[in-house]
Amino acid sequence: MDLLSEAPSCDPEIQPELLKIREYVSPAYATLAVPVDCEPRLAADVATTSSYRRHSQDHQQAIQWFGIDVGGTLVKAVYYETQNDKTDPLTEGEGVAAMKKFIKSNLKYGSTGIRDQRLEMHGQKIGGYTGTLHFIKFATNRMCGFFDMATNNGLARFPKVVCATGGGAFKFESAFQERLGVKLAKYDEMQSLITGLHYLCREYLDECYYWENPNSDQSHTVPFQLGPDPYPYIIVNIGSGVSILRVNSANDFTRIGGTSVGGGTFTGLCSLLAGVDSFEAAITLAEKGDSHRVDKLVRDIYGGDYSRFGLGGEVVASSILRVNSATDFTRIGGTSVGGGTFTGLCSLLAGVDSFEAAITLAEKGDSHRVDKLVRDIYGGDYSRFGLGGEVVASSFGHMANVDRRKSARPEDLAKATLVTVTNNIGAIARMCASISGVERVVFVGNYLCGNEMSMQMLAYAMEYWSQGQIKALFLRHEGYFGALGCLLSRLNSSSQGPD
Ligand SMILES: Nc1ncnc2c1ncn2[C@@H]1O[C@H](COP(=O)(O)OP(=O)(O)OP(=O)(O)O)[C@@H](O)[C@H]1O
Ligand SMILES: CC(C)(CO)[C@@H](O)C(=O)NCCC(=O)O
Repeated sequence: MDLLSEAPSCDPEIQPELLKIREYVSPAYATLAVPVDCEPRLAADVATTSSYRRHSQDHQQAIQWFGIDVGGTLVKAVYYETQNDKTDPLTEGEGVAAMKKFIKSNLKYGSTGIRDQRLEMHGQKIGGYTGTLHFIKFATNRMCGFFDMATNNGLARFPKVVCATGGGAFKFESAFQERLGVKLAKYDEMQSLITGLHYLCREYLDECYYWENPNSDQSHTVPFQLGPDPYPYIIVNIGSGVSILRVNSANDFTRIGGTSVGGGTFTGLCSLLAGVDSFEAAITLAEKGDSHRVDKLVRDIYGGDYSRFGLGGEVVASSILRVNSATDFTRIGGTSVGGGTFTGLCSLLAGVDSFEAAITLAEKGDSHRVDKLVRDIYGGDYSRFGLGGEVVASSFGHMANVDRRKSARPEDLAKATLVTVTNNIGAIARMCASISGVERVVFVGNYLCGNEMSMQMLAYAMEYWSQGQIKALFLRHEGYFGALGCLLSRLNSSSQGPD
């Protein structure tokens, strides 16, 4: 039976169906990460010492065999199959047996679930146990199917507490409780990511690698040992959206940036533009494609390279300059997702044929029908890193879903395209500003012409992400500075001839 695909999507407002579960207590496994709801600062309901203790106990009781990361697109589950089953009274009972049998007798679960057998790790010693780590994933929009499957297979009788991370640990918390009688011991997703990464890099010799001769016929991977002291380093976590972390030590890290143009954007846009219905289909199709037929390259604009800034064959859409004086400036960054991307995508998606028409259409649209917000993943804010529920987590992230796709109107697509492009520029501008230690960011270019939506978004984003430190500035002559500048140079120069 196609259990995980029975329900197309699952919101936490599910029929309460509290199941009787076996009383169950297990030693703490999760000493590796700090449970988020044990931090009084982070959760309103752990304000008192007694409730803090209650939550700590929940974590003590958390099942040692499961870690689940309920992301915006995919649920990732790690199952630790211990070898000590016979001597450990905690692992006995029909719930455990049913769970083990179900997991191990399948490589596929429903239409989206798989067990990644190639990643299995044997002989892992964790918390006094030895066992095998199994890796499983399925689509987050099959959560309803998962609850049904757990119920139908007797898994709901076990366990009492499960370790969980990702936005879905918050969003689906009450559904876990009501459907399965399972309490979630919640852990911060970034801390869990770092903890898991360090464990795997230590335990699995081939975990970390790099590409030698990328983009050539001789390309191949080479193992790389991160070593015991890799700090500081940066993690770019490309999920539905993208988070960028600076890791100073195992427990000291900051989220230095992120962008809503991520994996969800890729699948969402491909679904809309090329009619595919999965990430794999999108990748397979992309492998056969030639993006030069779609993207505008530097050479399409320059007829060759823009050598002064080392720009070869990429698309130029926007540049970010650090201006030290009228004649001293460096190009510190840029992105190919710019004004041209907005018009190009709107033409493809919404059938408009000009920038103005795209803006007019976008003004009437509602991008929330298209983009996946933080609250769509978390059910609210992700407060630890100041990500409010209204922040876009994954541009076009809803568009991988067929029903959402059908209900998105052209104006919504236009608005979402505008938000995507603007968010991406804002995220990169902010990072460039903080890297180079400047507080004033001047936005220019005709993408902003008559485009108050983008200007306001940029202004808000700069202020929001920098806690008021970075100021977004705009100019009335939006796109005319270059033309005026070269004229002035000519008029002011002694020689009147062009270079
Ligand atoms: N089988 C798959 N089904 C759907 N998406 C996939 C699949 N395999 C890879 N992807 C890609 O991976 C992305 C999800 O990655 P990941 O599981 O790391 O993120 P997430 O945890 O769901 O999202 P977030 O961290 O933003 O909440 C998808 O948006 C898609 O681009
Ligand atoms: C919201 C999360 C953290 C959920 O994992 C992720 O999707 C993300 O980092 N999105 C990008 C948000 C931004 O920085 O614009």
